[in-house]
Amino acid sequence: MGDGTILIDVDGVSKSFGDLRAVDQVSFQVAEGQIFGIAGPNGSGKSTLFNIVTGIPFRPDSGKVRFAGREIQGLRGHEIAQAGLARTFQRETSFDSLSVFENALLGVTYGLGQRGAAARRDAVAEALAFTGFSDADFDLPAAALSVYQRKCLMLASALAMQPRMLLLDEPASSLTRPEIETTITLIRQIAARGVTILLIEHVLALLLTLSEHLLVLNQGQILAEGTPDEVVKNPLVIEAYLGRRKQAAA
Ligand SMILES: Nc1ncnc2c1ncn2[C@@H]1O[C@H](COP(=O)(O)OP(=O)(O)OP(=O)(O)O)[C@@H](O)[C@H]1O
Repeated sequence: MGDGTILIDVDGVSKSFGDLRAVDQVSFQVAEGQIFGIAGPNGSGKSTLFNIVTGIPFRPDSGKVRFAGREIQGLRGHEIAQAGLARTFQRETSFDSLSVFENALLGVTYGLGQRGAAARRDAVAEALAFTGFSDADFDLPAAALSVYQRKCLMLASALAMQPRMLLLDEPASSLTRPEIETTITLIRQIAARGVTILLIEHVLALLLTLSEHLLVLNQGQILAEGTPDEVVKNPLVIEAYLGRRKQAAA
């Protein structure tokens, strides 16, 4: 945990698709070094919130995002990455015909800007090793990877950008229980390096285990916020999650 300095200040951001307000006036702040979780039922706006914070693939319609004191909501995706904010995606994104190393190198080219070729390659090798790839894996085509390894590759690509803040979109989806345990350990190790983490996850066990602070979205708006203990006891949260499940079971 850092010293409480605010690293990102999301201030009243909104994004609509036609008549649908996918993210509606959402505000929150994340302190440097914190692991901050975002929960919410399907379609509540979690990924859209990530998209507008990172500028990938779109910006907010309104609202401000200040990162390390600088307004970034008008910047393009690569400029935001170069400011120190990297992300992973819900679906595994890799180019099947490229090798593991080449895939991660592409991300670094996007996120490390003018850094020299040798520094980029070093950053990629270090990030791949950190996420569990051996040197022998570097030349494998991404097509040969398992779902878990693809997630590790996406994580390595983001880490190789040497971000100050990492946004993880459902890092545990489609993983087995042992793989989820390894992912939890990895995320803790990343945080221990001083990287601030913003985490979206459906696997509540992971979210509750890792998050120091939790925000719950529902229909694009903040439903609840607090420590994981406080949030899981909140009747509005129980209704939003379990109410739907009860309806589905009926
Ligand atoms: N590019 C888009 N065009 C149109 N509608 C979109 C687009 N992206 C998201 N939406 C809609 O915005 C709402 C919020 O979606 P979003 O993917 O942000 O939710 P989520 O909380 O991440 O959901 P999930 O947990 O299922 O991933 C949904 O109703 C979704 O259908």
